[in-house]
Amino acid sequence: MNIDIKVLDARMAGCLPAYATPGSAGLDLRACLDAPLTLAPGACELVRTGLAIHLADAGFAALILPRSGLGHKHGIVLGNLVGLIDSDYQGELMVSAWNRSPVSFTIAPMDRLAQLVVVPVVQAQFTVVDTFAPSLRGAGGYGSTGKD
Ligand SMILES: O=c1ccn([C@H]2C[C@H](O)[C@@H](COP(=O)(O)OP(=O)(O)OP(=O)(O)O)O2)c(=O)[nH]1
Ligand SMILES: [Mg+2]
Repeated sequence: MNIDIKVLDARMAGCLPAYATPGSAGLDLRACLDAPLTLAPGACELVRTGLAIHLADAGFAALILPRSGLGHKHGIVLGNLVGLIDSDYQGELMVSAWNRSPVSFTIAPMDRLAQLVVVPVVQAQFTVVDTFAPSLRGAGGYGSTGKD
């Protein structure tokens, strides 16, 4: 699919999001910073990406996810855990960078900080009912199918 993208910071023009391999699901988002940003343990900062996208079609959304290496090795994940980009959002893509580790971490300008995944979405409509059609599970949850 084609997505309209705006370059809000000229430095991003040469490094637009791109799939790293033919099988990649995620597009890396870079930290559009003027200077290195040090996140103290537990700190969370909203980081610009210098980019805006307009998905335009309500049948799609984009998710901002952590990069696995940064998250696992350095504890740099997302303050909102997952960022959800609505199809009608036209503002700058922002990354909530959270240092969940006990050690400070410095993000350098243009570092790849998070990744964007475009996903299909179904917008549901609701029908109010008094009873549901029977299902095998019914209201059973939270381990109701057993431990193994
Ligand atoms: O990590 C994120 C999460 C969201 N957004 C943008 C796109 C999204 O469409 C908009 C609103 O996000 P969301 O609906 O999750 O936040 P909200 O707190 O419900 O705000 P709103 O009242 O604007 O919907 O903010 C980002 O840039 N980065
Ligand atoms: Mg919202």
